[in-house]
Amino acid sequence: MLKLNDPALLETRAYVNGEWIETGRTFAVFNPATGDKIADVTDLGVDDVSRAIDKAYDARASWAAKTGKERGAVLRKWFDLILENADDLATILTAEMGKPLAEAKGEILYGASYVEWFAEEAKRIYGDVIPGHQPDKRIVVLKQPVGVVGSITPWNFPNAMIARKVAPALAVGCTFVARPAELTPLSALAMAVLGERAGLPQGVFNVIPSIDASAIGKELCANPKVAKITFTGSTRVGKILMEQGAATIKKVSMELGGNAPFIVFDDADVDAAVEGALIAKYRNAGQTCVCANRIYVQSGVYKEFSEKLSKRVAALSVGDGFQDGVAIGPLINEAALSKVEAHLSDAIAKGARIATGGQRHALGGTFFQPTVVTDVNRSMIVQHEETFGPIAPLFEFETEDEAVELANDTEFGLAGYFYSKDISRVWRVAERLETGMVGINTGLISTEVAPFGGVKQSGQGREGSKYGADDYLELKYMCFGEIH
Ligand SMILES: NC(=O)c1ccc[n+]([C@@H]2O[C@H](COP(=O)([O-])OP(=O)(O)OC[C@H]3O[C@@H](n4cnc5c(N)ncnc54)[C@H](O)[C@@H]3O)[C@@H](O)[C@H]2O)c1
Ligand SMILES: O=C[C@H](O)CS(=O)(=O)O
Repeated sequence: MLKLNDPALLETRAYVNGEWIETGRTFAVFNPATGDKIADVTDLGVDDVSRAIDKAYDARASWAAKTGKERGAVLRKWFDLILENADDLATILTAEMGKPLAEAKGEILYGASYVEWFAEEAKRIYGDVIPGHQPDKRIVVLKQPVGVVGSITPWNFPNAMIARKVAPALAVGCTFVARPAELTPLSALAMAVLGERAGLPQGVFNVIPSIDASAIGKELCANPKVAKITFTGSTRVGKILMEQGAATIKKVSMELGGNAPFIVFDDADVDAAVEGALIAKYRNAGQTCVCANRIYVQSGVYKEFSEKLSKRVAALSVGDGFQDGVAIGPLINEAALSKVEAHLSDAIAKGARIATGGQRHALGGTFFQPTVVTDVNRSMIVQHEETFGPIAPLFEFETEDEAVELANDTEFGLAGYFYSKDISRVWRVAERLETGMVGINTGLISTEVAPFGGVKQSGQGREGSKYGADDYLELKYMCFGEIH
């Protein structure tokens, strides 16, 4: 049993229309570090979800009719409660997802930062007054909430990926139906417990745990009462949802797969680049969408960088996320582990060499040694596919043009990173990288104040920042005639 200050935060029922409901059907949630069952969570079916959508639809008008200041005040209270209960939320998150407790706490604070940010933005959803095109015309542009938002999120950030969506949606007056990943529903349900305490009116925020992702996704995409689908997950599933939503012209926000290049130029601060690579590659055991998936190192510093990185990686501690000092937790499941092994064996078969790691960890289960691989080339799978594990493949390059061409040789375009002290090179490379986000001399770029999102097949839309509310708003143009 989890040791919580407030055991009520370990909620296993669904949250619909301000009520905690059970269906008599459940699915189990397991701790990936131990394999132990944490809880049995209520499983909602399509009919249950359709009812949740109805309740969210019914709640739209009254929630949108509140002032931005009123909605912001409720979000601010939610933010305060999340902070007050951050330790418990982090414990729940580590238990169901496996990341080290310190990272889980960081995620809770990161997710909360979006609630705080949009509690403030709620008061600033400004429209426009446009000079009339004729003497008697006056033109006004309103920004209005799109309506009911259906949300589907992944297991790797089970708190922050919902917070990054629900905060702007509620801030502008939308209502929200959240389907968390079946592997990690408890964090979402704990958010609902606190949202209820914060005063979110019934029907405004609904959490619909379910084991049948496909069936629930189809309902969210097909139901005409749902105005928008906001999704974070793989590009594969994002394409399915976009296709399914087309029948009702669903608005979509897509935060999809990544394949981030991490480039180290000869003029880089190599020690700083090693530190940046450690966080960009091994955060969440490499299970983040913005993880460095490919590391390109210019020939002049290749040996120094690979030796220094390998030494640091070999010292990373692997274990249960609840253990002090653990840096690398378990992968989420056996399928994730198999993918890591497949990428690694492909690289080795094509000539790559293991500098450190390369094996399943002695702890067994889904623990894997943090790994550095050298002599990697573009024929290997890691060039084109997202590994989503603690593997750092090092490619050597000669010229800037070669590095940029390699970096852009992917269907993905979420994040990219590079280290250089040459300001002209910084601008050249940053402008040429085909990504939505670029880290320059840093390996950690995610913040609520900046627009998070990708290009190419990494998605559409942006989350966070002054741009983040736009995805949940419609423009209405009003033309006033006969003004004399
Ligand atoms: N761009 C971002 O912000 C971001 C953030 C986190 C993760 N990701 C990406 O997500 C992937 C890892 O997460 P994942 O394995 O959970 O991804 P996934 O796409 O397999 O699953 C994401 C969510 O979609 C659900 N789902 C699966 N199939 C579905 C279907 N047919 N219809 C409706 N829902 C369905 C899953 O149950 C889960 O809740 C990686 O590709 C990663 O890059 C992107
Ligand atoms: O993996 C998905 C998250 O978006 C990563 S981050 O915490 O936002 O960097």
